[in-house]
Amino acid sequence: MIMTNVAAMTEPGYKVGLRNWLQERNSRMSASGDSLVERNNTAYLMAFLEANDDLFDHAFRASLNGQPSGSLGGPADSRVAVEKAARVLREEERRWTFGGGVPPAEDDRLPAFVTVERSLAHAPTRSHRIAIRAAWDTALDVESRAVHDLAVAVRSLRAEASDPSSRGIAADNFVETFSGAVIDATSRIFGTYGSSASSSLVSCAELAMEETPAKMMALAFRTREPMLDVGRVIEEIRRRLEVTTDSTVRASFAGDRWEVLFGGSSDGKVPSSGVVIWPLNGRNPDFQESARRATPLTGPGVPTAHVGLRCSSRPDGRLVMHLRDLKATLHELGHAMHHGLTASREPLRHGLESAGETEIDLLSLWLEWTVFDAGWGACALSAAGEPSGKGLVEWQGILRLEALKELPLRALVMELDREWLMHPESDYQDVWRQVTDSDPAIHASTYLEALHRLTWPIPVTRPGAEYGLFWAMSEVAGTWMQRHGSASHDQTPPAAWFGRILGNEPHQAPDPMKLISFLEQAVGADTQDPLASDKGNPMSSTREYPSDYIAAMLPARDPELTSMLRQAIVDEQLPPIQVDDNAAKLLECLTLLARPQLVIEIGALFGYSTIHLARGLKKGGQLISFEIDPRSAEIARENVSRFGLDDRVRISTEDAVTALSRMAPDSADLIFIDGAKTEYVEYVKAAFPLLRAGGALLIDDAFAGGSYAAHEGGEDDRLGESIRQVVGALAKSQRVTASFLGTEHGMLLAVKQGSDDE
Ligand SMILES: C[S@@+](CC[C@H](N)C(=O)[O-])C[C@H]1O[C@@H](n2cnc3c(N)ncnc32)[C@H](O)[C@@H]1O
Repeated sequence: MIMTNVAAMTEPGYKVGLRNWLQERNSRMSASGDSLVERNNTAYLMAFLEANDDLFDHAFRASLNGQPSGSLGGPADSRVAVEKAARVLREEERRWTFGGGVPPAEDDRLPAFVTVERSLAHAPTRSHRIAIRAAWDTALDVESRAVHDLAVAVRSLRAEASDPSSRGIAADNFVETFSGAVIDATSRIFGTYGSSASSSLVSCAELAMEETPAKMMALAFRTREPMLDVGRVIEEIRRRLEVTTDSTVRASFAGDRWEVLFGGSSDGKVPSSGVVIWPLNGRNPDFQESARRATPLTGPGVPTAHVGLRCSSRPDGRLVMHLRDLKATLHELGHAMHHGLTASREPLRHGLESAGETEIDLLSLWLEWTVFDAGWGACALSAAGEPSGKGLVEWQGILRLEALKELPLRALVMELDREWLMHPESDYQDVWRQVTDSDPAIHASTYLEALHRLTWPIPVTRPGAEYGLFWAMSEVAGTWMQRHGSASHDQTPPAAWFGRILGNEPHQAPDPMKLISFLEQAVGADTQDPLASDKGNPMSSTREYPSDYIAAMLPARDPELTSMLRQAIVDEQLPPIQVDDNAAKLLECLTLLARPQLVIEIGALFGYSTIHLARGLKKGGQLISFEIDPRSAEIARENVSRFGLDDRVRISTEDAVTALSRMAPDSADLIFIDGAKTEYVEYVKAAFPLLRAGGALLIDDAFAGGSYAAHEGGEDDRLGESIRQVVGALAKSQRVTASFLGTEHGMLLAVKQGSDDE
C-alpha cells in the first residue's frame, strides 16, 4: 500500500489542522502501542479519521486554522472553513484510499465508504461512477452538515469558555446551542422519512453524531440541569412506558423507594409485575439488604426486580441524580423490566399466548431500547426506510404483536450485530440464531440478513458511517422504485431491494458489481462505452485548480497591494474581478521577459493588472490601458501613481475598440485583453492588426468557466460561450502560435507569426 506522507505535504490552513490532528492522534496511539502510521495502512488511517468522532473537533480546529490572519473569524468564516475542511477530507479520502491503486486486504474491517470506493474502482463506465458518487455524496453531505453544525456549536462554547466572566453560562449555552444544532441536523436528515417523534430524533442524533448520551438524555428530558430531580425522571419513565406498552403503569414513592408497577387486571389495580427503584444514597447504603426487605412490597405473587439508583438528597428533601448516571440507570431499568415481564408473562396480556422465551426476550429488549434509550427502535425503523409518515405513534399501534416480527428485529440487528454477534462467545448468539432460523415472518429474516451483510464490514465505533450509506441507498432505492412504478415502500419491502443489491451470500460485504448495477438502474444511467470521452461542458474536469497550494507557495502579497485592494473593493465597492495574485505575477513575468516597448491593456478596472504589467516594463516601455468606466479609471490612475508608475502608464477612458481602430498597425508588442467578455470578438479583431510580428495577444478568462459571468449580470453560460468561440478560433488560427497558460481562470497566449527580421 502506498503511504501518503501526510507530514511532508505543504499545507495551508485546514491541511495544517489535519496534519496536526493526525500527528497528535498518532502520538497518542503510539503510546498505546497502536500507531496508525506504523500500521502503514492508509485506508485504515482514513477510515479511522472518518470513523472517529474527533472529526468534529478536527473540523472545528480546521476552521480556526483556516482563518486568514487578521480576519474577524466570525461564524461565517468558520462555516466556510469547516465546509472546506469537509470537502477536502472527502477528496483526501478518495485519493488516499485508492491513490495507490491497491485495494486494502479483504479481511480488513473496512467501513462502508471503502466498499463504495472499491465499487468506484471497478466501475466500468462514467455513468456507473456518477451513480455511485451520487449515492456516496448524499451520505457525505449528511455528514458534513452535521460536522458544520457541531463545529459552530463547539466554537461558541470554546469562545465563551475562554472568557472567565461567562464561564458559568458556557455549559448551559452549549447544551442549548448544541441541542438546536442537533435537532436541526437530525430533522433535516430524517425529514425524508417523516418521523416527527422527538425521542427518535434524539436517538438519531446520537447515532449520527455519537455525542455523549448524557447530552442526548438531557435533550430527551428537555433539561439543561446537570442534576435531575429523580421524581421527575421516574414520572417521565412511567409516562413513556404507558404510552409505548399500552399497559397501566403506576409509579409511586413509598417512603424510601419508588415502585413502578405494571397493571395486570383490566383496571390496572392489580399489578402484574413491578420494579422497585432504590436510591443509593446515605439513607440506603446497603442496597442488597434493602432489596431483600422490600421484596413483598409490590404485593404477593408479583414478580419484582430491583434497581439501585445513585443519587443524593437536597436540603429540601428532594432526591437528585446526576445527568451522566441517567443512561446507565435506564439501562439497568431495562434489565429490570425484562426480568419482571418474563417472570409475569406480561406479554400474555398483549395476545402473545404462544410467545416463547425468544419473543419475551425480544419484547423486553425492545422496551429497553425504545423506552429507556429514547427511541432506538424508531430510529432503526426510520433508517430502514419505512413508509414515510409511519411515525412513532403509528408503529406503536402494531407493537403489541407485530412488533415482535417487525420492530425488535430491526432494532435488534443494530445492537446485536455490532455489540454482541461479533463476539462468538456472546450469549446473544443464541438469540440471534433463534431469530433468524425460526422467524416465519417472511421478509424479516431476509431483511436481517441483508442488513447484517450491509453493516458487516463496518467497525462498531461509528454508527454514523453505516447509516450514511444506508440512507443514501434508501434514497436511491426509493427513486428506483418510483421510476419502476412501485407505488410505495409497502409493496416493495426493504428486504426486496436489499436482496437486489446484496445477493444471497451471507455475512459478506455488498458485491461491488451488484451495487453498481443496482445504482445504475436507480439513476437510470445509460450504458456507455467506457472509452468514450465525457460529453457536455468542455470545461468539466474532476481535477480542482490547486489554488491553495499556489497561494501557500507564493510569497505573501505586498501589504501595499492588499491595502489598495481593500480600498477599491471594500471602500469603493468596485467588483472583485481583478486577476488573481498568481496571474498578476504572470503578467509581470511576461513584460519582464518580452521587454515590450508598447503594451496595450483592455479593461483596467482599478489597475491591479495594470500595475503588474507596468512593473515588468523596462526603461522607455509604455502601457496604454483602456478603462471605459470613468470612476474605475480614476481609481486606477490614483493606484498607478501610488506605485510610482505614472511615467510609463496612461489610463484612457475611451472605448477600447474605437481607440484601437485609430492606432498605428504593427506597433504593439503585447496586448492584454480583459474587458467585457461579450466584446472579445471585437477586441481581437481590432487588436490583431496592431500587433507587430512576434508580438502577443494575451486573453484572460480563457478557460471560460469563471464566476465573472455573474458579475457581468449573466446567469447563464452566454459569456463563457462567447469566450470559447474567440479563444477556439484564435488558438486554431494559422497566424498565431498559441498556448493556454494555467492560471485559475486561464489565459491564452497567442504569438503573431513571422518576425521583425522578415
Ligand atoms: C475584468 S475587469 C478588468 C480587470 C483588470 N484587468 C484586472 O485584472 O485588474 C473588466 C473591465 O473592463 C472594462 N471595460 C468593459 N468594456 C470596455 C471597453 N469597451 N473599453 C474599455 N474598458 C472596458 C470594464 O469597465 C471593467 O472595469
